[in-house]
Amino acid sequence: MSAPSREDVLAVLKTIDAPGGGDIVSAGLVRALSVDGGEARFVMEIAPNQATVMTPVRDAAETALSAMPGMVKATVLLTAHSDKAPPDLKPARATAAPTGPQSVPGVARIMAIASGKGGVGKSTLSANLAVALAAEGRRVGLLDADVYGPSQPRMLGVSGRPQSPDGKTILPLRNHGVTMMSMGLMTNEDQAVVWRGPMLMGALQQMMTQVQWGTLDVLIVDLPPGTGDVQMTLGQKYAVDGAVIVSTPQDVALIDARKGIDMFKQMGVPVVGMVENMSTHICSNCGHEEHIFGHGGVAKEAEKLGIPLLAEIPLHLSIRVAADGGAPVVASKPESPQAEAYRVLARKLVEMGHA
Ligand SMILES: Nc1ncnc2c1ncn2[C@@H]1O[C@H](COP(=O)(O)OP(=O)(O)OP(=O)(O)O)[C@@H](O)[C@H]1O
Repeated sequence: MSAPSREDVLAVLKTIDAPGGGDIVSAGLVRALSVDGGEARFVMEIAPNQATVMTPVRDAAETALSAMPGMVKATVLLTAHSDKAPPDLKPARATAAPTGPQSVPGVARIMAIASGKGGVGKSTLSANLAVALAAEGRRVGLLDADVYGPSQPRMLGVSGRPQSPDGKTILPLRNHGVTMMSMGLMTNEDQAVVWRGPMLMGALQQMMTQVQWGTLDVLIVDLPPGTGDVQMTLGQKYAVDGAVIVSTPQDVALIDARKGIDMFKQMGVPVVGMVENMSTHICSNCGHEEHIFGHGGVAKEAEKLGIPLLAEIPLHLSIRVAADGGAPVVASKPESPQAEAYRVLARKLVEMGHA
């Protein structure tokens, strides 16, 4: 069964009534719609006092999308906050306005994992890299800063709400040797949450400074795709030691990757290197290799830009299955060639002094 297209999804959303009249699409309530491989998600921006009236609309949209043939997962985020949103901590007030990018106490290095385009495998890479670095004996933190598609809890197999025993700091979660916190864990799937620009910035700052990261050799930040508020806040407010750009070999992903590289350069964040993901498809039955998205595109681009190509990660079923199952391939099949591809990257970053 083929996955629904963007047009199919929009057609279904047009059958959902908006409280003010018309349907939710024509009322302009559907924002940041992403439809990819049987997964659809979008954000509905509403005023905070509309949460009660909008929650059933959100539920109706999710139910209608979930009922579509070929739909695996439909997620709709509301942009109005709930009084019960846990744990609602006040951002710590600095006594003096910080000048220039800050470091995070106890954290030796901050490394951003970025991509120009969504769905290129950035979160899968972040999870596997984190586990691989832990296997190298590094103390690793992983911050999932992708609010519109938080995936690290699923990939690292953690669930439950992070606790805040003192109401000031947040206890992170831990699995596969990695200390992890996700902005997605601050929201409740059935509660509405505001994700406006300023709030995104506040949430990122909370994650950086109020989570008890402990002593870390490196904090990996899995960024949302593109060049938005979260990227800008991270680069401007925090001393980011380096950014790794993930791309697939296709032209379109590469064009977007270039934009990301330019953004980091403008913010003075060194781009440590590029990773080509889904480089070669290796058939899980016969081992036959095929270049589904072309091959060598990222290597060529990296050379042109004078940036190292750090790794070429194959497209392999076991990587996806492991990520979906809550134990990244580096943890579940550490001896496989797929895991080795990530481990080589981890060793390289340690050697380069970035992790
Ligand atoms: N090398 C790979 N081989 C096979 N499947 C992969 C590989 N890398 C990623 N995937 C799969 O591709 C899908 C998208 O990956 P992922 O969620 O990591 O991308 P992303 O760039 O973080 O996306 P987004 O920015 O939209 O969150 C997932 O289902 C993941 O399991």
